[in-house]
Amino acid sequence: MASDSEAMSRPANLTLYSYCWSSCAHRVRIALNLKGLEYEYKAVNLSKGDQFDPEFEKINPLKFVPALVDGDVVVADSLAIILYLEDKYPQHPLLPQDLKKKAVNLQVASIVSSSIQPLQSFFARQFFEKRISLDEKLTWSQNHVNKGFAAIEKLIKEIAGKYATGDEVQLADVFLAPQIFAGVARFQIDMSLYPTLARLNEAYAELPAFQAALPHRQPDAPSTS
Ligand SMILES: N[C@@H](CCC(=O)N[C@@H](CS)C(=O)NCC(=O)O)C(=O)O
Repeated sequence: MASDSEAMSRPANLTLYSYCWSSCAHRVRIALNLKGLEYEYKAVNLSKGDQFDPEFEKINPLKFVPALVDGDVVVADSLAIILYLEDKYPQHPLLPQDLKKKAVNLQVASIVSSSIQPLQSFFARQFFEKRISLDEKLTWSQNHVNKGFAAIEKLIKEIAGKYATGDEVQLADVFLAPQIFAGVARFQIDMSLYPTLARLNEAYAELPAFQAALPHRQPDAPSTS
């Protein structure tokens, strides 16, 4: 049987189940790019209901993207996937040694994935579809995104450097970039209310790992022609 270090030195055999517009999959795409890991992209079209396909359900019983297959390891949920990648592929570490900074990184990731995204998710918006008006739906999403962004702005404004918790791109950045993208593109969030986050967003736009993870750069993005 191969030891963990032998397994780590082999080229990765990764498949990512993703949807171009999914902010949760977007986080994993950034992490994979930062770690320089190539992967096969398998599109799960959420608007067509591909997540309910029994074959996909075998990969993720919760019927959500993202899910990652790495050889015989199958992991779903963006935070679990990224922490798995962090252990297995330590290049470009996403969690700092400094415990205070590490805690802030985990807190930001958790705020985005537990206290913002689920409340403005595809699933929540579909549930509201015929129950409340379009304006009410937008206000609901905006309230939750604004609440989360206001908290994160306060949490990081004193410790931010070029990126959220210093001058290295870390876990907080991997979670923030897709949420800010969705906040602006889908929910018309006024980023001038959050000067630190707005500045970080400009810094992310310069990074190839972040650029390549953008929704319109994915194989399942609608063609613009
Ligand atoms: N906590 C999960 C949430 C996953 C999630 O909500 N995925 C959404 C796309 S961002 C999804 O697949 N929705 C499908 C549906 O609502 O039917 C994660 O971070 O991966």
